[in-house]
Amino acid sequence: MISINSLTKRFGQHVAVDNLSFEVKPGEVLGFLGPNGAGKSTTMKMLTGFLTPDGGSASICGYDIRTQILQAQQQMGYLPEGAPCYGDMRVRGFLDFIARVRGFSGAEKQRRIDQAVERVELRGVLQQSIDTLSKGFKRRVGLAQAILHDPQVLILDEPTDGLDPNQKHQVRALIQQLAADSNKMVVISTHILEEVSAVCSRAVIIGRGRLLADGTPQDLEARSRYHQAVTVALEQPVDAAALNGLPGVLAVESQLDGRQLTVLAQPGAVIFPAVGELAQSRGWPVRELSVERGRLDDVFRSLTSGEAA
Ligand SMILES: Nc1ncnc2c1ncn2[C@@H]1O[C@H](COP(=O)(O)OP(=O)(O)OP(=O)(O)O)[C@@H](O)[C@H]1O
Repeated sequence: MISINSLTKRFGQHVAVDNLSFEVKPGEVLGFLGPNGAGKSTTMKMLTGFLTPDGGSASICGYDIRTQILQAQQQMGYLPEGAPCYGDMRVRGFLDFIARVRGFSGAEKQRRIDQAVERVELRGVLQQSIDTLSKGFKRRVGLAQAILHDPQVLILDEPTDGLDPNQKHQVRALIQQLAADSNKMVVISTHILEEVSAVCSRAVIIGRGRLLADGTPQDLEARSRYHQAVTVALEQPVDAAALNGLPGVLAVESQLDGRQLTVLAQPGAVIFPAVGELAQSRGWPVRELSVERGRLDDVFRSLTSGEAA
């Protein structure tokens, strides 16, 4: 388990991480969200031992990050922001170096490297120096070194940044597979909310270093004003004023020059049947009626507006 208790980091007068507490359990993929400057990278650097906290505590699989950081690091793979250092090394040499630092040698070392190379598809660039790789390939090298020792915990800072759509898909599948197969814990920071719905079992949103929300993507979507909203796609615009009079309707938004209506529900109200009946009784040319679970981007915006550092 990852346990974070009142973790705090200051840079001079600026509080980058402010009394932050949350947990990650085996098998969970946690999406770590927040606007630019919210404190995501700083938190990840403290968890991985690259920055010392000014207050609070955290433990990784029972190892305290202040007093047992070496043991904690053995349980962790970390993909920092940006590209791997050692840019003048070739990919093969870099992975060999990391494998040796991780304590592997001989056939076991080779097996670990081959496996990581296979999983993130690096075979074609093994002889290339890291500096000459595209952004996406640099990211893959970073991922390969993070998973090389098959750690129990993966801390990934924007893992799909710079990857093409196929690679994004592949890395997301890899993350899900890791968590599901072997009960690992994965923390990913991301700005891509669709990634959270696609791979995360839980999401934590922070702003100015403070916890703003912690729940499943579904919990968070349910906090959106679009939760239980009904979208009516029409062949042509209609006089929709009657929608406003239906019980439980909060508001009606019109898009596509009136050919699409989004009918928002009051909290707790289920309006789909009433909207459907009204459309039928008025003979509206309906192409499609659908109910929304809610929109993460809407929740993110309402929680974090004005929170940018
Ligand atoms: N070494 C440092 N010295 C001074 N201030 C820093 C340092 N590192 C980070 N900060 C500040 O701490 C705050 C949190 O930064 P951090 O990089 O953790 O945010 P983030 O949530 O990862 O942002 P982004 O989404 O842009 O990557 C920011 O205001 C940043 O300017």
